[in-house]
Amino acid sequence: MEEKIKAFMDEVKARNGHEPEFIQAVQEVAETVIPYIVQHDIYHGKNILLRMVEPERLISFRVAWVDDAGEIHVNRGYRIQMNSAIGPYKGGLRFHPTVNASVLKFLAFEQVFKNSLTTLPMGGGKGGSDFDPKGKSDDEIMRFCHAFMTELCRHIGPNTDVPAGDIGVGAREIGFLFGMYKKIRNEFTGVLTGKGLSWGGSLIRPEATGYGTVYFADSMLKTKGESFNGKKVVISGSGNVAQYAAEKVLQMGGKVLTLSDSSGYIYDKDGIDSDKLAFVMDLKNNKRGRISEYADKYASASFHKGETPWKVSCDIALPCATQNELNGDDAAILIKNGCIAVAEEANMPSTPEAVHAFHDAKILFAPGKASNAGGVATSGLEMSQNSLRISWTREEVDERLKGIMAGIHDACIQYGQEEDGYCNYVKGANIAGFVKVADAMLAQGVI
Ligand SMILES: NC(=O)C1=CN([C@@H]2O[C@H](COP(=O)(O)OP(=O)(O)OC[C@H]3O[C@@H](n4cnc5c(N)ncnc54)[C@H](O)[C@@H]3O)[C@@H](O)[C@H]2O)C=CC1
Ligand SMILES: O=C(O)CCC(=O)C(=O)O
Repeated sequence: MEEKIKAFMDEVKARNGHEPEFIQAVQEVAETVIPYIVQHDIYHGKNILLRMVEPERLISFRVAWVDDAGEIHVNRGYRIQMNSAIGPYKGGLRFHPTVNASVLKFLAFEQVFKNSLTTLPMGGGKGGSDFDPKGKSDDEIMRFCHAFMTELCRHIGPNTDVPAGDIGVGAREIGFLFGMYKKIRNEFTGVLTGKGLSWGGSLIRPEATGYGTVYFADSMLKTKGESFNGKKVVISGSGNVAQYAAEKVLQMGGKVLTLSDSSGYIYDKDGIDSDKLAFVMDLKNNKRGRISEYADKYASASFHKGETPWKVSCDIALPCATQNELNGDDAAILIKNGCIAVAEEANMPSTPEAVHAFHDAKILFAPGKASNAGGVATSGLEMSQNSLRISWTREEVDERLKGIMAGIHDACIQYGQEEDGYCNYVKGANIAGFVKVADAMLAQGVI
């Protein structure tokens, strides 16, 4: 088996050797899916996985825009259309200086499996730009989004490719992107998700990724007779996903101890309650300030410059910031401090060493493609509402989200339960996600 996996990875590396994040994401899938392929005749001789690692289309384009001082800037825009076997390409846009083809290809690849797990008809894609929104005025953000969409609009559409937000792309950016799409194409359609409520957005979409992961983690905890009630929870990040994860943890009776951003983390020994969380939401979403300002405001908190929060003793860890933010050493500290569950809210936040450490210690570990699928699932529900030209209530969307997360948890157990009863959620998510896409590809022939 190891030789088969190595031969496959050698081929992937030969073509994508300069893309470390993409190789990392593919390696994890290969290790769990190739043994499954070997056991199932229908996939033999079809090179399904090799076809799945090659994007159907990789679009790269120039984005030229003018800042407030009249200076002209050039950024690179991308859209990776990874796989459309089960539906239109679907996945977020990331605006961050670290964006490149490797990062977006890993995200698009993960998205294919994640979207399949939701059971909704969505293929996988991802896009974005190396544009840095930090420190830009609202007008500069608007001009950049408009410039970005003047090219992207040729490649997307409600039945072709439906982007949404990710790091650096929230409600404000989706508004500017949607406005330019509508103007150029002269059509009002559900071409983006995460829209404002008065122009086609869905209730619960802003909350969905954060809430969904906490629902998933709760299902994992229940398998051990545990719950969030009274548990100490460490969260990284302080953006959209982190904020609503914290909100749901509080609703479930947990105590949130930390939040972070790229400058460091804050630790509040008394816990971040709902009033303090409202302060963070205003700080990050409106004032666009730094998380260190939390420690200036609350005496119970300390700020730890340039550090990540994993050394803070906790029962549950929710990495909500970015890829590879939790390494093998961090995992060892979490395990030593008695952490019983890690649920990824970010995409691929744990390094392979960290994932192995969690598995070796047999603690509950949820990979992002399963546990953070609530965001894109609710985007799928937004697409359905747009097509039907109706709006479901908050309760209706939340119930559907809960049902989808429970279904993903069941699918992980179905494919990931090992002989000793331990559930390897990575294996479960990869195989369950693969089967649906692979079967559709088989049915559609070699294209
Ligand atoms: N927004 C969504 O619906 C979904 C987001 N995700 C993932 O969740 C993660 C967070 O995304 P959002 O909250 O939407 O973005 P956001 O832009 O609202 O927040 C990103 C957060 O990560 C922090 N961050 C970024 N780079 C960092 C670094 N190098 N070190 C420490 N902190 C860093 C930022 O300070 C910020 O707090 C990403 O990995 C994203 O791919 C996953 C599924 C859906
Ligand atoms: O809602 C969407 O389409 C984007 C979600 C996303 O980018 C993700 O799941 O990582």
